[in-house]
Amino acid sequence: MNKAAIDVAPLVLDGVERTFRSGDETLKVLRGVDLELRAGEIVALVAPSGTGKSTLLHLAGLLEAPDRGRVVVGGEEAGRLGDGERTAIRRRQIGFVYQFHHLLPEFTARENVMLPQMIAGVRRADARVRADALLGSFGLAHRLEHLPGRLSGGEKQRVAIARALANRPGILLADEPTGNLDVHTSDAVFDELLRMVRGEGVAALIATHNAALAARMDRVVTLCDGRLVEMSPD
Ligand SMILES: Nc1ncnc2c1ncn2[C@@H]1O[C@H](COP(=O)(O)OP(=O)(O)OP(=O)(O)O)[C@@H](O)[C@H]1O
Repeated sequence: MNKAAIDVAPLVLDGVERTFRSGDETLKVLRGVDLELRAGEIVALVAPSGTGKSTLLHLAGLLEAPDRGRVVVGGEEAGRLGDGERTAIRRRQIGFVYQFHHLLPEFTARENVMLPQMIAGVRRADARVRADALLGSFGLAHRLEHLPGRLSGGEKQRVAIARALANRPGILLADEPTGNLDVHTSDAVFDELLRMVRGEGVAALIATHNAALAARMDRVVTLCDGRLVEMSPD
């Protein structure tokens, strides 16, 4: 992959391999994944269950290290960094959204969005302004003080997306972000996710089983025999 691309793209995976071993069995899940996620682009990852989508997102999010190959975030090659630097990059540059919201139940919606900012060193007052603005953009201005237990499924997932965007990451990684919602709510939350991601200029890699949702993203990739393959629009 050419050096200029690696320097400017928010996320580059270059020849990434990942094998799992349990007992005598080895399972080579990723066999040389190449991906360049360009600034502001939204890429759908659509592949059958068990082909390695979550594994790929974990590697891209610096939660795990590949056995081989390079993961480059914002021009920094993760494998060359110490644990502290890697954690700092993850906090500053990467937002995560999962199928389940994983909000902290004892904190309000606003506090859930403030927390990652404060961990990253943002002043409390500034974190609050950002949280209120983001939650307001998701139509949740009247839910700021609610605990997650008092929010609907769609509202909880909106808060989780707001939290992922709170630190203005360069990259959003999402694993079936609306997979736990009914069809109608899923469509509405997905609309808002795309609107917000485009508005904030974040590059996003979004795993989904939903072909209709995938078709609304800038491009679609799939995993085939452990490699990433571009799917042509039809
Ligand atoms: N920590 C692990 N140890 C052993 N095997 C693992 C581990 N993590 C994942 N696997 C295996 O690797 C393969 C890919 O798993 P992964 O969760 O990445 O798939 P996926 O495409 O995200 O699936 P789904 O769509 O069902 O969530 C699966 O066969 C899984 O059992």
